[in-house]
Amino acid sequence: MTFLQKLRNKNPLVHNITNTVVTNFTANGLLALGASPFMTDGIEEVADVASIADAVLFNMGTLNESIVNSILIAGKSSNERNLPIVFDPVGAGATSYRTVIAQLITQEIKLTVLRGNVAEVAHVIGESWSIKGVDAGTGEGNVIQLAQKAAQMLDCIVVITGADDVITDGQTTYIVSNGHPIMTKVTGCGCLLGSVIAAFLSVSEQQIIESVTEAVAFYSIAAEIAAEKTVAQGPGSFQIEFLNQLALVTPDVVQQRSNIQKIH
Ligand SMILES: Nc1ncnc2c1ncn2[C@@H]1O[C@H](COP(=O)(O)OP(=O)(O)O)[C@@H](O)[C@H]1O
Ligand SMILES: Cc1ncsc1CCOP(=O)(O)O
Repeated sequence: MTFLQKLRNKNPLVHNITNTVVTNFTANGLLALGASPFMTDGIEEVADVASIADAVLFNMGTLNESIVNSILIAGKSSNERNLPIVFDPVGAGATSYRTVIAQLITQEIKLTVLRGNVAEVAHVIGESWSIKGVDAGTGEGNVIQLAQKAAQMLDCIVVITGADDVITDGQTTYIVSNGHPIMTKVTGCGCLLGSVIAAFLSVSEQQIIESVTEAVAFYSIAAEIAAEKTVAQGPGSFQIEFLNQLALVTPDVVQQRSNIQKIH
């Protein structure tokens, strides 16, 4: 059975502390996929949510002191319960506050996966890369080496997204070359991926990098098909069709369309 089948059988509860831009899109994306979203950041309850969640997503897209405290409290509680945790350091490097907080979170919480664009991941580990708000700018470095270095430093899986997605534990590395450029025209396509990865991790059964790679391939293939079905329309139609495809794409379609390269 694929991780996608296991996920849809389980209907995992994914706790999301995410940003105000993408909360609705993320909840709808998780529902379409076959997971159960729980979007809450209240400092009064986030520690308790860990006792009912199957996986966790922390995203610092709209950052303030209250969100930081909620992430730290939920992270501690989730670590105590050995829940899989995905962290998305949105905009790390755009301001010094974001960089400092992203680094604090990676120090205080044991992550399963760090997911970001190349600039965000670079700034989390103290490297430089041009960044424009929440988007990566053009850079010169080797993205695969950067991902491997980050995975070794943080002792977690690192996913760097872009035209090609790099997934690595610091030793084994996969490159997923599915997806479509129109994904950059819909806000939240990176953020939702973090939550989708969290849902897949809830059924990973120790095959962590394999489940993350399948999550990334599945997600990019759903986007590819949505782009084909809405060709010559625009980002609005694509966004709706992408949600449809997150529900409709089957394990067979993932197997047929996956463009995955494994490197050591
Ligand atoms: N040029 C591209 N071609 C295909 N897929 C892309 C392209 N750029 C981004 N994506 C996809 O869009 C999603 C979000 O990635 P990205 O834009 O890097 O994240 P963020 O929104 O955090 O900056 C990922 O699934 C990634 O694979
Ligand atoms: C536009 C924006 N501003 C703060 S968070 C956010 C959402 C970013 O989402 P994504 O990086 O997934 O497109």
